[in-house]
Amino acid sequence: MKKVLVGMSGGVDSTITTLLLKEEGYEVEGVYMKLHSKPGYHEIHLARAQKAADFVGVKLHVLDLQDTFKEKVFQPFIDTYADGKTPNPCALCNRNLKFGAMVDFADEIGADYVATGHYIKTDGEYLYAADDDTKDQSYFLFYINKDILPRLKFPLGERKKSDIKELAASIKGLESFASQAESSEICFVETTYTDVLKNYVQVDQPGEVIDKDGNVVGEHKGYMHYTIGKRRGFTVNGAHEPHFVTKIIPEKNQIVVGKREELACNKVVLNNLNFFNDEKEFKSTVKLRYRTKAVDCDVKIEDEKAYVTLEEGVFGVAVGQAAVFYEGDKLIGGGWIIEAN
Ligand SMILES: Nc1ncnc2c1ncn2[C@@H]1O[C@H](COP(=O)(O)OP(=O)(O)OP(=O)(O)O)[C@@H](O)[C@H]1O
Repeated sequence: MKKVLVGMSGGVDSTITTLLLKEEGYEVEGVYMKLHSKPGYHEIHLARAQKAADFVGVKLHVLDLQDTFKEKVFQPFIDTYADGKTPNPCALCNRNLKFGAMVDFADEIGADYVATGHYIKTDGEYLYAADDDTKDQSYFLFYINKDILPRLKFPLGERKKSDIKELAASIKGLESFASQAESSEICFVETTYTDVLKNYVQVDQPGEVIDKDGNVVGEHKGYMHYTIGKRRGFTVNGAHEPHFVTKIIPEKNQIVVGKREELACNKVVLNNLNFFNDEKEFKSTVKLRYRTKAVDCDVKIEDEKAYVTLEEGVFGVAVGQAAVFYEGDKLIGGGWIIEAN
């Protein structure tokens, strides 16, 4: 019998994932990973994961990965904002923890497969966007190691979140999983990202708002409060039209603002590439942030960087974010934005 290790977070998705795999006839074990160090969090979520494991009848392992998480995900999150850029902690967590450390643990216990409740599909060679496009998480998995694709299982990729909740609600003993609040977008951010940053760096430090020619036009609350495309929380003297953040200059604690048309980005450069194929020059579509539609582009890969020309201007493109390429619903790879013009 083939063995599957399921990442069990105590949420409805991974609980139903575990149940489905067990029903399919696999030998199933679960693992709860302690990732971030938010006080009180693990007591609640581990108890839920244990309840789910007991209900389905699987063994639950607990892995304490807080140090790895801090080094590979949390510290880069702080450093990226301090650097005036916009981080993507989930993509780093997926590579290093959920599809890194968890796969290592699967090897230790002799599991053939690794499964999670992510909304995404795979054929063992590529990843594909989920059928439920309101829940699709493929954008956040672009950076996982290609070698492990044949060992991944995502039982929810062809299902709808609403069906998963309904299923849980209909099973006596799992009803409470259906009514749990949905987890926030970034698991360790409860309110706003600046509330997290404030414990580590000085976020509130008023500075100058400048226009593209360097003229001081207003005041802001501290550059880390802003991401590219933001249009509130700073002053622009005498402005009649909305102004948007177009650039962040951390070393001078300045933000540059401009009108909407100044925000349009037509070219991006990426590094730290992760592609599932070997093409070096191609046409594709690209998502430059989560929950946006993929736009047509031309891509050229040279010296381990990708040079991307967008066929239409895209607004709100931030250095530090991920650019993820798709052919239809097939994810072909991606990289990290180091320049956006
Ligand atoms: N702390 C954890 N330990 C083990 N696996 C985890 C953990 N956090 C997330 N996972 C796995 O990654 C999947 C996607 O995580 P995400 O944080 O997006 O969860 P979610 O959509 O809230 O899902 P769930 O309802 O299962 O919590 C989960 O379904 C689970 O399989």
